[in-house]
Amino acid sequence: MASQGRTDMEVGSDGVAVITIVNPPVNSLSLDVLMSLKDNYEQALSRDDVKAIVITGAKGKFSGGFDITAFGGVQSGKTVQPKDGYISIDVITDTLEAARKPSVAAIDGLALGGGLEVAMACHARICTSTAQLGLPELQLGIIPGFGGTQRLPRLVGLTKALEMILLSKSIKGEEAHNVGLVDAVVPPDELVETARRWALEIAECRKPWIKSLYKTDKLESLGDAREILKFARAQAQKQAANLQHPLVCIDVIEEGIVSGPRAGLWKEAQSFKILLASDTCKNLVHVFFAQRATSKVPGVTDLGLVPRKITKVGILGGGLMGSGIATALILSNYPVILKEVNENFLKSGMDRVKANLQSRVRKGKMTEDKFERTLSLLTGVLDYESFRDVDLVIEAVIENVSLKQQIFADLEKYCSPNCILASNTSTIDLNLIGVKTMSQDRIVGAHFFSPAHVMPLLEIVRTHKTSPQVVVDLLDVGKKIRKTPIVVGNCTGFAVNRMFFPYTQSALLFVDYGLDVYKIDRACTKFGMPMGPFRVADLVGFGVAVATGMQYLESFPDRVYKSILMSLMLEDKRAGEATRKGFYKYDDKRKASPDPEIMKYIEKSRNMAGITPKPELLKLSDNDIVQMVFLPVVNEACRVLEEGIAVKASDLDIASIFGMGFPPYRGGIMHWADSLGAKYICERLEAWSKGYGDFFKPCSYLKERAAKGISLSAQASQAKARL
Ligand SMILES: C[C@H](O)CC(=O)SCCNC(=O)CCNC(=O)[C@H](O)C(C)(C)COP(=O)(O)OP(=O)(O)OC[C@H]1O[C@@H](n2cnc3c(N)ncnc32)[C@H](O)[C@@H]1OP(=O)(O)O
Repeated sequence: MASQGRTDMEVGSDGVAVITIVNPPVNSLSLDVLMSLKDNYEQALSRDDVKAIVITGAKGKFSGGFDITAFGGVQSGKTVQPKDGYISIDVITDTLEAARKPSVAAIDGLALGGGLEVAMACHARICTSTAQLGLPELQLGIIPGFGGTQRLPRLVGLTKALEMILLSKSIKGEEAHNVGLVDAVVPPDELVETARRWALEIAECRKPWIKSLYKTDKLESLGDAREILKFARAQAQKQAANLQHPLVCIDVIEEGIVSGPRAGLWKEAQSFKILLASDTCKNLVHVFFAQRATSKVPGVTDLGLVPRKITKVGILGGGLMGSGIATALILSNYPVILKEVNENFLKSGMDRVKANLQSRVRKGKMTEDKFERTLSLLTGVLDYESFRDVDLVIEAVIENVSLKQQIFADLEKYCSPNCILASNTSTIDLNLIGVKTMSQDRIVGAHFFSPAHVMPLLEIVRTHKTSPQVVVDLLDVGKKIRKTPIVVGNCTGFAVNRMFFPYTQSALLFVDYGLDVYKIDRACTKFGMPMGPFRVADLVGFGVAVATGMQYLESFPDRVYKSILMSLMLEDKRAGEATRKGFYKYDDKRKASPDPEIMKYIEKSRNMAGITPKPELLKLSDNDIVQMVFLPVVNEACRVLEEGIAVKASDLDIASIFGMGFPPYRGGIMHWADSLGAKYICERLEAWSKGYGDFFKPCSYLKERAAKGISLSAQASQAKARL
């Protein structure tokens, strides 16, 4: 449902009309808001008692930009749209910017997308130091459409504007002032007053009356501009070769520089309209809402529970995962107690956290001072004494059931009865972990992805005994440490690893049948994956991959393809990137290159499996290969939904994007699958299962939806949550 919203106008005795954008929660610019803004403006222009105008947003937020909830209506043609360029040219340029009375934007909180574009059409901008200003439209598959491609380069210069637009990077008040985007930074309680005075001073010609669209002093010379744009095009293609809209954006900016800003505005309006209807935009908007929906869990977050305050966190194990989790927590100001079993391990763990932070200092993301303050939040211990007042414990020791059972029994003795007891296990049944305790209601999975301080996903695993309060508490911690949480049920591999497993499995199967390792990886990266399945296996290491395979074989024996290829390589101490040799060989700089030697292992694997390569596989297109690798992933995702492990399909879209690196512009695994259709997927899997075995057999969820013509993402009313 598109929001409505309005603007309110109040005219003060000083002759300043203050127009306030009101459209909670982020004062987005719906068509209603924009029309109301235009009406208020026209009133202010015609009233004799108004000398100048201030635009601001209600409740400390200027505006989060064009109303994204309205995109769907526009795309489906259900919402009638104004004529091309109406908002950008008629309203924002010819009504606001060209007005005969000056306007000043008073910006607190957000000024994003269309919000910043309205502000840039004002004749000056005042903001607070915490204001967040940016043009993040590219993240939604569109370009700025209210003049941002023209005004931002003219206010801050081409290089800075390209950085902000192409990387969707917003900036805070001080930086905005330094680069020339705003004219002054003031405390929040002086914001509107300063803007009023400023607007009057412009009216009285005591301050310059600047129309951003016609500024030229910040623009580089045409020659320099062309070089900068050429570089930007190359970068954009390197980052995401499948995406068109960044290149369109650069073309639009260039048009303004070469043919003048008005021509730029026209090209912007036309391109905006085309991009808004694109699949990329639809997919990225889907991802935007899917990401926000992950923290809405029926039966948990709709109970009115308030998250309890977590003041101190205990972490068990300072290995790669434990130290990464500790880093993530202290970075968000949580005091952390890190426990290890001996001085040596403890020192290594503490050093790892230190190194994680130091790397941020080296990259200029953290000052030395902040480094010291952050590190001071970490305390290393060897016993449980200081666990008595922690509110949350995250266990991150090796995957050993009896060790974990002992740890949880100990925790129950030492920690307060309200303390949340979380495990970072990636596979072990949580019920098993808590079997020696009476605390099953506060036992939960907090499954981070490595490196935990970098990867954005947090899988929150609840058993049927975990209390909703504990899930709400963990969702809150997840938000505070800036992770995207998905709440899932308890099973081997949970949601993300269960979906990830068939990715490598099908690739291994097709290699046994004759497909080339590197061809598979190339097809996957061309599709948009950061790495193909074999490069990922090298990164994870064959030891872990083979051990995980065993667990899956135990849990899902009916559908595991028993490849021995990695075990054969392991026998020769060829274990992936860590040993410099896996499916690829690695040089001193860890650069991967194909290694013809792997053929001997592949041939051995085929012989041992008694498989004769199928020549028809050699003729497959990249698209066929991608489907062969991903349709088994879709099949498993359907099982995960059918079993109630995931609550909704869009959660799996987010899990695939943040956990597996599935390209967001394809909307996530289930959204992409629906673009192919359940019937098509089912038929392909059926055909492969005849040729290559049960691994491909479509599950009942998929078969049923294919038969009934229901999309895979549609909410399953019959799905019984197994939680
Ligand atoms: C023509 C123009 O050039 C085109 C545009 O302007 S396109 C829009 C450009 N703007 C954006 O891309 C901003 C998108 N929004 C965001 O990045 C973030 O929501 C934010 C930084 C504004 C706020 O983040 P945060 O405080 O974490 O809150 P978040 O949960 O994301 O959002 C709060 C609510 O506002 C909604 N919302 C945020 N921005 C919105 C927007 N532009 N339109 C409609 N709803 C929006 C969210 O969907 C969410 O709704 P919910 O509570 O029902 O789930």
